[in-house]
Amino acid sequence: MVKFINVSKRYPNGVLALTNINLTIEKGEFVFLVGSSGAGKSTIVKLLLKEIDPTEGEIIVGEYKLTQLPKREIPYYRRKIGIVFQDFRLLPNKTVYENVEFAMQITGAPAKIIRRQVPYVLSLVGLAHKAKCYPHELSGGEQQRVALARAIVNKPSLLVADEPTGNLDPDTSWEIMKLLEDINKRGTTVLVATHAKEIVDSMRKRVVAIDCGRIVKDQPKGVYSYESSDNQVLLQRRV
Ligand SMILES: Nc1ncnc2c1ncn2[C@@H]1O[C@H](COP(=O)(O)OP(=O)(O)OP(=O)(O)O)[C@@H](O)[C@H]1O
Repeated sequence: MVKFINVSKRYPNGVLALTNINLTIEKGEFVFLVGSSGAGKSTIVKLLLKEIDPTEGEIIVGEYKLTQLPKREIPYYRRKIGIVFQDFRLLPNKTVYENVEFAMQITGAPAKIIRRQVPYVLSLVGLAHKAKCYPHELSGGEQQRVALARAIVNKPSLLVADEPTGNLDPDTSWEIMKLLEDINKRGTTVLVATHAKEIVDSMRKRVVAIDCGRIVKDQPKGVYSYESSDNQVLLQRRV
């Protein structure tokens, strides 16, 4: 599903954000990407969205070789993956229903399918009753649930979430992570970049840890912290 092969990224200002990343995520997996601030998580997400290109190496997502993807095909590629950000990024002048509907309309989906699919995904995230509300009338957790509904409405095979609980309190964070788990159980591959240590520790999913742009741990049913060669190091130490 996702393959990073010997990927390095140096930003134009000279910062080496990633060094020789090799990572394979199989179809249907749920993966937490953890690491302290500046470790390189968002750089991995931006590479996946093809917002930036690697300096070296190759990235493959499904049938797409991102490094060889022509510019004109990028919008079509992005519509095939679901994405959720820390700051929700909803359209403020559209209702909950319209935010989700719009994501389908831009793919050219038929109106009949849209009328069926939008209420369905809103009910999946528990927000059918808020369909007519505007984003400013919702709590942060509700706004993130709308963002999740929008991310999955086109049935992406990959969902990428960059700090999806960064603006939420612990209980709401749990709700969002459980929804991501539900979405994964329905067959979507899920990659979550996060600092939410307690949730990562108790969900026991695959954990890929990066530190200073390198993968330092890749553990099935893992936890947030990792063992360095000499002692126990907690990744959140520099957060
Ligand atoms: N556009 C940019 N130009 C130059 N350097 C950048 C740019 N974006 C990120 N960096 C640098 O690349 C490194 C990795 O940053 P990245 O944003 O990927 O970290 P992160 O793990 O997502 O951090 P956080 O948890 O704080 O979001 C850092 O040293 C950062 O300063």
